[in-house]
Amino acid sequence: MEMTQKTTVQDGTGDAAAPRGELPDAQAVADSSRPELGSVELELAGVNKVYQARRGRVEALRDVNLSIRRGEFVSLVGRSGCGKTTLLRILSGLLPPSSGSVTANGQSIWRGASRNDEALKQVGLVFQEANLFPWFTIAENIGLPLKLRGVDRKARAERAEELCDLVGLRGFEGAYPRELSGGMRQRAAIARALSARPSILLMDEPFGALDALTRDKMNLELQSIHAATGATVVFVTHSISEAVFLADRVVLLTPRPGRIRSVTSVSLDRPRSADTEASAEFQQIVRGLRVELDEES
Ligand SMILES: Nc1ncnc2c1ncn2[C@@H]1O[C@H](COP(=O)(O)OP(=O)(O)OP(=O)(O)O)[C@@H](O)[C@H]1O
Repeated sequence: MEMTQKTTVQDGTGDAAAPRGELPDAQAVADSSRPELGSVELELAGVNKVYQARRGRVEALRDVNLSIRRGEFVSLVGRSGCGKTTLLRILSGLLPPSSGSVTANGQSIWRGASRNDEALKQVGLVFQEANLFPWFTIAENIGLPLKLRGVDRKARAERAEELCDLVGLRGFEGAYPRELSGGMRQRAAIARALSARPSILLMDEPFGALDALTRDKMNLELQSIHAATGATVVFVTHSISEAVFLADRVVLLTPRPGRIRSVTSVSLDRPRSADTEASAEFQQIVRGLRVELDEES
């Protein structure tokens, strides 16, 4: 059985995805635990980023090209400072690229240095810190994006309840962030990111501040959330094993300037479990990526 399909990128234009049919309905996705991938949802073409810092010009990204399909889970890994966060910030409308195009469902996220808020309605964000408002309850925090869109209180409360169920926070709707553990706060942050039903979820080291056991649990839960929502996920992490465990493809960036060095398809069966991590196939993929990372240092 072929476990991985690797594209090593010589010229920065690699993309290992192949069409795998249309996105099924949400129930079918939840039942299969293995979303079928749809048409291209996110596309980066010739993306460059240069920071004009006080100490001079910093070339963070060079000629990044990547197509991500609807429902796909893509992990982004690479050495510290290789540009992972920069890439995620460009995708999330927080930072304009210096050149190149970024589209979500065919709509440009950036028009020059101007952000296209319409295109970004499809995008939810989760960072390493949960950044919940301490004076709002968990349900109010989760409903905040809906409040900003003018959704009424009752509908917000219903959606918050639904999402608390999804992320394992049932019964904590009325709690305040200080009453929750770090893992629970991160679940609330994921629920908040999902509240307006974005089709794309961008996650920057969401479990980086959690202890190892909680992190493993959150990875299992994120896998279920991904299956249940059918969302397209881009997930930045320092952990190769976390990246492989979650992903359909792992994108490895070179050290600065960040270019795509390789794209590794991970076709391990889903749902994945602790047994998956113990398997020879899993360990072989992780080892291969570690070797590549070492070659980069
Ligand atoms: N605002 C900025 N001004 C100047 N340089 C920056 C700025 N932000 C990031 N950089 C530089 O760009 C490069 C990429 O940074 P980035 O934070 O994207 O890397 P990263 O891969 O996410 O790093 P880490 O894994 O340590 O979080 C780094 O060399 C960093 O110093």
